[in-house]
Amino acid sequence: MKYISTRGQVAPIGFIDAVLMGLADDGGLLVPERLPQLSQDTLQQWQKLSYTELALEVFSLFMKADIPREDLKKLVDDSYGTFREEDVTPVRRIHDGLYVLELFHGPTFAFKDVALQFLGNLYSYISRRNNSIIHILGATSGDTGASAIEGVRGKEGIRICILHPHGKVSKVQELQMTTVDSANVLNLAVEGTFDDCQRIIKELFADVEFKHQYHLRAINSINIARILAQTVYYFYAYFRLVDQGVAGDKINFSVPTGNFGDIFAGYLAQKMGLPVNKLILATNENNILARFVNEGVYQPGEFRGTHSPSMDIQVASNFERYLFYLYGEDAAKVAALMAQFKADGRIAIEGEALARVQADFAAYSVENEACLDAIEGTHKHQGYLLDPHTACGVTAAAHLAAAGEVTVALSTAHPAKFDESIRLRGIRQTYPAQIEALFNKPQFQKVVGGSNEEIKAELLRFF
Ligand SMILES: N[C@@H](CCOP(=O)(O)O)C(=O)O
Repeated sequence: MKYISTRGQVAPIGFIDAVLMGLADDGGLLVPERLPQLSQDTLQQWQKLSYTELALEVFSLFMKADIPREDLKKLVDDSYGTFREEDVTPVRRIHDGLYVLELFHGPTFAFKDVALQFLGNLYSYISRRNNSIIHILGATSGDTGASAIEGVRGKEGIRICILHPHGKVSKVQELQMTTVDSANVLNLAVEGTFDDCQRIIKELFADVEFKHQYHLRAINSINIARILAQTVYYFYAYFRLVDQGVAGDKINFSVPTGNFGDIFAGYLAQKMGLPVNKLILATNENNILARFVNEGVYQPGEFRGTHSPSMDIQVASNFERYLFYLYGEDAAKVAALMAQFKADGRIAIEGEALARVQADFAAYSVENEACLDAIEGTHKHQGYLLDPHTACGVTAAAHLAAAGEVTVALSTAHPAKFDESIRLRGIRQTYPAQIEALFNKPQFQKVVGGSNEEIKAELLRFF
């Protein structure tokens, strides 16, 4: 399998090179040259696999040319061996028609661990195999940072620098990142929003000379490995509902969405042959993506701090990957649209293209109070505590799933990570011991203004 850029100016490359390239050198994003098409027989064979067996099969489709199967198996086993549940991502019934896919049983209690445990181990593997230096640069609105750091802390040959928006992540998210006392970890708290952090790292990655000279690598979902790893749990959830005899012909997925990576993984799974009915895109009040799906206009609005800070994002990285498929893999069209976005700050589509978007996704944006209502209501009536991001997905599903449809809402984080919001509705929860322990540890972070030059200088000191 080769990987190509959404902007068409990178010669096809193998999987390991794609992982190392991160952001494509032409400024686009890497995608598989062609998507595997799964037969009914394959889906039937996969039905009985454990999570790790399934991950190995899915990963093999995309990586087998670059990683021998026994090495890939070890990477997969090591990565998911750190999860607290044998099922890795169990599915729980909330009520008839609504299930949650719990993606938070990894080391940092967020769905990011599913891909980042793997990517951390993969970077280690590449570093050993190629004897290469890995300098990771990432941006986070809260969950990716902790998960990426956990994936590589203390690993030889690897250093990681994470930018987060100062004061705009939850307390637990901040502690998870900044209490890591490891010489290979640097936390920079940027005076700005997540969008500022993401813009800075993308501009640094786009400086190809700087990127190559300092071996900069990506852990955000601009890295195609992240997306591929996240396709697995869509298949796994579907198979579990088939086991329970509730899947019918097709199921819906409702996905809390910020950077568009998680829902894009579901979109790829569907394109590969997973029987998906609706892909429900749930945003919080930072609703650029919901406005795009419903009105055809992609234009950042005013930043809102919400109860679901990981989704406090205006410019969504993976949107470009979707445009690539929306326009029939026409890289010139994508490059023109992204140039237009850079120049005008907006993309507007209509007619047939908008109809295709609306066939691919249903979208709903959830107000702050509605998010808390969902947490309170689900806790009271079903005895299940949702985190605020998952609550957005559950709320969107309540609005967009039709009677009789079965929906899996992706549960992206453990509620303990967002206790300050949950307490607003008088709900008291007990923290898992790993989270409780964070409150007694010293923090290591540097607050920075956020100019590219300042960040560059920090990186040069650190790397
Ligand atoms: N919601 C994310 C933002 C970064 O997204 P990514 O999927 O591209 O890593 C976070 O929690 O950091």
